[in-house]
Amino acid sequence: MAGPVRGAPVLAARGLVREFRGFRAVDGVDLDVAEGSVHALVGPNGAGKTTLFNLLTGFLKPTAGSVRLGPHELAGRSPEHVARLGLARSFQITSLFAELTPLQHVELALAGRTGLGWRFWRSDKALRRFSGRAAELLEQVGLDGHGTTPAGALAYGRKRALELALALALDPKVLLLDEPTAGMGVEDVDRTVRLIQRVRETGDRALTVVMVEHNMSVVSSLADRVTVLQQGRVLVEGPYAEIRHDPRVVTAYLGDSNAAH
Ligand SMILES: Nc1ncnc2c1ncn2[C@@H]1O[C@H](COP(=O)(O)OP(=O)(O)OP(=O)(O)O)[C@@H](O)[C@H]1O
Repeated sequence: MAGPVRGAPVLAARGLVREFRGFRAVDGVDLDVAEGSVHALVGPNGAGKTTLFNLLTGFLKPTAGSVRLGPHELAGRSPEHVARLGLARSFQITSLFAELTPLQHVELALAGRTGLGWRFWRSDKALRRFSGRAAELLEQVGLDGHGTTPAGALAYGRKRALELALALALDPKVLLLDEPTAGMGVEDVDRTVRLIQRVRETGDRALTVVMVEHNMSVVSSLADRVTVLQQGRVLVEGPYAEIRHDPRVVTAYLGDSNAAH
């Protein structure tokens, strides 16, 4: 295998298959994500990145194969169950409430983790118990100073930062980012790269990150390892510096406009 692997795999897929009416969007994928690493999933349009991502997070059930997070089998479990076991995703759905502030959002996310249900925490007083940790998380994503602005009034990049804080509130072992810089201008892209770097390094242990990302400069800045998919299969896997010049990768991307980003 090319390049150093930083730690034991924390997330491992074996023989993952997902068919849509007989068409194999993911076709026998093995994936090892080392603990504490940033692992990027890349590939031309239609390669199966989103489908694989959805299989890892429980949003899709595999036709065959397994996904393990430490000792836990994830395949077939609901997204909520997968999140509780320590795998959280962010950036996929804008699920913010326009009238609620970032502080309230994060307090609710922290309260939701207690398993006591949302109703229990409906009063402001009950939620205040989480305000210290919520403020810390907002600081971690660079939203200190915006804690009491209604989320609807936040700029796009800040909304994404808030979504990241909501995922971090779950205290995940592995954070999955679905195209974290999609739709962003250069400045927001740079800010998001710095944010992900910072978020990774701030906890008491290095967070493991898996991301689908089209922007190759983002991949080169962040990823320790890269898995290149093509037609539902792993084409190449290794550090960015190695895979970028691999002739199979260059051929796979020829004609794909995303490669130019
Ligand atoms: N729900 C579905 N029903 C039928 N076919 C699907 C479905 N979801 C994905 N596919 C097909 O599976 C293949 C892989 O799609 P997927 O979205 O996973 O690729 P991708 O690598 O994420 O592409 P992109 O970079 O364009 O987002 C494509 O051919 C797509 O048309």
